[in-house]
Amino acid sequence: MLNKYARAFFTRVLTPFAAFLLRRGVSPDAVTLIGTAGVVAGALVFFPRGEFFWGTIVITLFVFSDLVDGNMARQAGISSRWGAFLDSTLDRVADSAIFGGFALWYAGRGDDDVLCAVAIFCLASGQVVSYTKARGESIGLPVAVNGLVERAERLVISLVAAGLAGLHAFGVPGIEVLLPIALWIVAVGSAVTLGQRVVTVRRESAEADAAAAGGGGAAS
Ligand SMILES: CCCCCCCC/C=C\CCCCCCCC(=O)OC[C@H](COP(=O)(O)O[C@@H]1[C@H](O)[C@H](OP(=O)(O)O)[C@@H](O)[C@H](O)[C@H]1O)OC(=O)CCCCCCC/C=C\CCCCCCCC
Ligand SMILES: Nc1ccn([C@@H]2O[C@H](COP(=O)(O)O)[C@@H](O)[C@H]2O)c(=O)n1
Ligand SMILES: [Mg+2]
Ligand SMILES: [Mg+2]
Repeated sequence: MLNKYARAFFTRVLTPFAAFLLRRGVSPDAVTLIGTAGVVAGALVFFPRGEFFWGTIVITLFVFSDLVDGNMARQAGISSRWGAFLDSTLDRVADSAIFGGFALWYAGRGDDDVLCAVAIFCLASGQVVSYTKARGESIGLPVAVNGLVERAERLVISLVAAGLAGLHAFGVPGIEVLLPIALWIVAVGSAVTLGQRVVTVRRESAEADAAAAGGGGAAS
């Protein structure tokens, strides 16, 4: 949903910045790499220590690089298969660090086995949700569904909650409960999204196999 409705807005807002970076000789790949490094550092330095406010601030500063790199590549007319691969692969790295950071907190001083397991579930299910699309597309299917909770939703729900939960350290009472709520929402939403994508791939592959059989050839 965010990908559909918010992307156009952020493209408009970030285009001048992307053009500025291009003029300074910065490459889209450099933005992809530096953005991912910043997200990973923010997540793994701050979250395991329970410093959710500062972790979220650092991650937010870097995570928008994922919208800038593609914008730069398109403006410069240098979108490439390599860039698409690098972008998607490093998305998986960044997501692992964010949900891994939450899991490390709950495994340590956060001291909550259930929430540690929920965070690990968010990490794993997010990766599998993305994999369903990548694998479906690699076998020639359109995978014409995004589902309830895509990557942008996973990030916005968990980071907004983490940022607000971090205000607990500044004396705001009761607000830390937002992070567990967000993790449960992302976990359930990711499971639903996984189901939506698997059902779609199942239907599309049956249709493609039937079309291939009708045309006298078998699909591999
Ligand atoms: C006192 C307050 C404290 C709190 C302060 C901080 C609050 C700020 C909190 C959060 C900000 C979060 C921002 C998150 C931005 C996410 C941007 C992003 O990375 O989007 C990426 C996404 C997808 O891009 P791609 O096409 O490159 O990626 C594909 C995708 O990953 C596929 O995954 P799948 O969906 O299948 O699982 C992969 O399959 C594929 O491989 C991969 O290529 O881009 C978009 O979706 C575009 C839309 C982005 C919309 C961002 C909206 C941000 C909105 C609000 C944030 C501000 C909220 C402020 C709240 C303040 C609270 C007090
Ligand atoms: N280093 C990069 C990063 C991205 N691309 C191209 O942009 C597409 C992704 O666009 P986003 O707005 O989602 O970032 C990607 O599929 C590539 O075509 C690139 O070329 N180099
Ligand atoms: Mg990107
Ligand atoms: Mg990306």
